[in-house]
Amino acid sequence: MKTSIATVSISGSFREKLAAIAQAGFDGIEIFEQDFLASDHTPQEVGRMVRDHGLEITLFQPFRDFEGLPEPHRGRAFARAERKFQLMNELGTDLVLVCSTLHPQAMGGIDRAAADFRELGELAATYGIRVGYEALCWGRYVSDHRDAWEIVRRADHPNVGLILDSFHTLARKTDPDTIRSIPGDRIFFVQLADAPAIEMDLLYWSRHFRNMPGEGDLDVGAFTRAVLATGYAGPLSLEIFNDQFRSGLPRLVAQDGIRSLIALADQVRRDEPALTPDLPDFPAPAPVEDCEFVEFATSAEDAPALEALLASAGFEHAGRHRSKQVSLWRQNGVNLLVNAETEGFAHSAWLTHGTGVSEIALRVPDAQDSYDRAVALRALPHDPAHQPDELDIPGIRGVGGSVIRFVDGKSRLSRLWEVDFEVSNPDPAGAGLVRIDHLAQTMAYEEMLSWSLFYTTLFKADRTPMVDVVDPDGLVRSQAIRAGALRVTLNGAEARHTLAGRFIEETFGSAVQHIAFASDDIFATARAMAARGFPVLKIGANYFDDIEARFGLDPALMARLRAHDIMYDEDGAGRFFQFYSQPLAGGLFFEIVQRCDGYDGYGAPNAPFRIAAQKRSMRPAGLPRVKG
Ligand SMILES: O=C(O)c1ccc(O)c(O)c1
Ligand SMILES: [Mg+2]
Repeated sequence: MKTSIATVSISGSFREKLAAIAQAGFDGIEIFEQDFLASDHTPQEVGRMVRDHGLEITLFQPFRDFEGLPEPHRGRAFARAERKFQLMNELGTDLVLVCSTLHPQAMGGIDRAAADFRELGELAATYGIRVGYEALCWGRYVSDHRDAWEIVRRADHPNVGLILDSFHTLARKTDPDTIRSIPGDRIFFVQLADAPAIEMDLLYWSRHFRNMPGEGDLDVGAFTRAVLATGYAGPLSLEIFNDQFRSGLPRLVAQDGIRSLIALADQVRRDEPALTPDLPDFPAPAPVEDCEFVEFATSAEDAPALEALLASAGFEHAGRHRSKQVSLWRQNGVNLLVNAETEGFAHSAWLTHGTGVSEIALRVPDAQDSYDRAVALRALPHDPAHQPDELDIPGIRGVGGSVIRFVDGKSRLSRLWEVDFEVSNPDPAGAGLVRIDHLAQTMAYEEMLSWSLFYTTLFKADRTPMVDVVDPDGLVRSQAIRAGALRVTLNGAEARHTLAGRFIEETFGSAVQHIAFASDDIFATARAMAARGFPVLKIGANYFDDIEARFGLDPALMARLRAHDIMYDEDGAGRFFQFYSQPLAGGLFFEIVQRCDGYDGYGAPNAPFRIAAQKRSMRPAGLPRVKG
């Protein structure tokens, strides 16, 4: 599989773009003419820079407003094309993209356009150039790949072929299977882009909101299967016009690009086994079976505050790591580790971010398989030294440099608690917390697509539509991802003063901001935790008056909700209960939830009131609120 990416997809100077694209491992680049014009290198220098990075120029684009013109415009278009063919010879590339015309003087007619392309093919041949025709989905006469193909077919010239772009086909809801009948050798180039499902003007949508395959809502998989079914064996090239990517970190965007292409090709071969994109074999995505443990990095000074919170939530000290300063806190099936080592990864994590979640261990069907898939998708391995008699638990880097470990029930890793730990109190009674319901990871808004792509490509996972959460000081966007038993919410802060934004500043980066534990009887759990001194977050009276009216809840239930500061929600399926702790000094907090009858959300309607309550609880009493 030859991979390519358009220079428009990435921010930075031409040199920075090239470095990022080469480092991510692409084979080639599409040079967007604007990027060339903006650089002050000669065409020969640009060609040499590209080749010095081990890349090839797969395409030069776009050439606009060519076909269907009356004279004198027609003659000028040919003269303009000839200049570009000469430039392409100097750059060292042989394929140009001509996009369907928007010229005010252009005339329609398939045969007129075909005749223009046949003549252009003749001219191109004298320069050793091939011309590819792409239907822009907002084109004046040609906006559908089927019409572009008919023009190419009638032009009937070996130097004229078709260029397909998933955005233009899928944005107009054209059935991608119509591509299957096009001969693969007449398709000169294929561009891929996804986009979120938002109703808007096609041109505006295309130029600002495209994203990597798998990051949006278009069926880029079905499109790619149809393309490969034709026998097309040329580059799969990302052409992503996206405002955020234009200002993002070049390396991150390039890396997400390669991850999305690898995941896409993998999905294609699994969905249609007759198709064999040239891609090394690696394991299929698997669901997560359970969260085996969550580890907090802390220090000897900070550990008591964290352990006091754990104890108040019903966790009991249950054992110790055999060689490290790591204690196990447990109730029912939930394992939390408190790491107070003074060197190594956890210590660095604590130094950088303060007390917080540094590792998450996920139980999967096969730990080695999950690790191999993650690495094939360019996740960073995490492989610190370990004692010879300790387990070597495969790990990768996740959000904010934290670590995700993989364990399973079939290998030696299933004996984690015997081999690496001395468990003295194996089954503490606890306060009724029975599993981790979800982990909430907070990050800058610009990172959300990256991490969503990370989870949805590594695991067998679904995501729910993004929701807006109103913080008194700005908006926070929230995206839930579910991979089997693992639920993660990604919260993207758009503004610094939001609770999420402040958390990122205080912890110096993205991290788990809260852990939600599940109870099967939240009122009993709330009582048990209150008896242990759990610092519950107080919710305002106005909130309870509102839900009483909104849901028509009976007075007895309302009294219990009010007594324990438990918030309430319903969806089409069931009912949901949730309460919170006050935040620790660094901003980390706990949530306790109970899902009834298949409620599938996270209580998003309650989030603004919970956030307001948290902000009140963090403000010293009696002082006016000062921003900044
Ligand atoms: O937005 C555009 O004009 C434009 C240009 C070239 C392309 O390949 C494309 O898909 C869109
Ligand atoms: Mg395109």
